Amino acid sequence: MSHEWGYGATNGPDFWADNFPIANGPRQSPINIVPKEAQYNSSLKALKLRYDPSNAKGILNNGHSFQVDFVDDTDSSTLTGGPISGTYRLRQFHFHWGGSDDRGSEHTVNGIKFPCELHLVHWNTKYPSFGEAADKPDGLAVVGVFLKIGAANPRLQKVLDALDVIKNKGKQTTFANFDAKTLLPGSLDYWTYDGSLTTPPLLESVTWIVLKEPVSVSPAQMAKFRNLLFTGEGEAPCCMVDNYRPPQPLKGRQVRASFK
Ligand SMILES: O[B-]1(O)OCc2ccc(NC(=S)NCc3ccccc3)cc21
Ligand SMILES: [Zn+2]
Repeated sequence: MSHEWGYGATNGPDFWADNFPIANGPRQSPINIVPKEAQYNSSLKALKLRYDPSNAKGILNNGHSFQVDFVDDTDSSTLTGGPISGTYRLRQFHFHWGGSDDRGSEHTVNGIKFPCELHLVHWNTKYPSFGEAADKPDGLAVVGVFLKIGAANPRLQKVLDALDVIKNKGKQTTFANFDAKTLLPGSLDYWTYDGSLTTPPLLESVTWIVLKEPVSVSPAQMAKFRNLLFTGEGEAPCCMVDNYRPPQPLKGRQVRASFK
């Protein structure tokens, strides 16, 4: 690939294997989830998410999405239980979305795309850091939450209101005192499977935990996501939309369900 990976016609998901051959690996993400083919597993524990709002640090346009970063030098914002063993620390959350309300999520359910998908990224504290954990088979655990068009979601507002000052790639600003738990739906029922990062370097290090219940987002709120730019200041502006990888082959993997 002659240029940095992205989601465009010349550097999008179909080209990623050129520089990241793991793109065709055995445990790539996202996937299409077929609830009827997911195996209910009664030994799957309930998810336990304990987030300290004071760990929120900043919000950054990284040129592929925007992310809210957290201080992760103590066990104050953690994921435990669920399909994982041990303690995983919250590192960041980010979103993927479409250019219109008919697409945007990475995971799909019975082939259905949602307009947006939230990823809460955690790393296994058996490793010394995120960077060390990121390429280990049990290194990361990502909670995926679907956003569905409906009433405006007041829990998103603080995040959306920050987007105006990080419109361009590379822009960041402080983002303090935010409780990521407020972004979660009422039910923590989930599907889980072994997968990967959905962006290069596509490392096969993610235990995916995709929540069954979506949260709402209004069309006007979706328009705010679409005001962001992939491009830096001074470059020809390109709207940050359709920053999602399509579902990848299951290659024999089992999807488990925490609920009947
Ligand atoms: O697939 B995802 O979009 O959702 C889950 C998820 C987690 C992390 C990323 N990427 C990151 S943190 N890259 C930087 C990096 C990657 C690897 C080593 C150091 C640094 C993307 C995604
Ligand atoms: Zn993601």
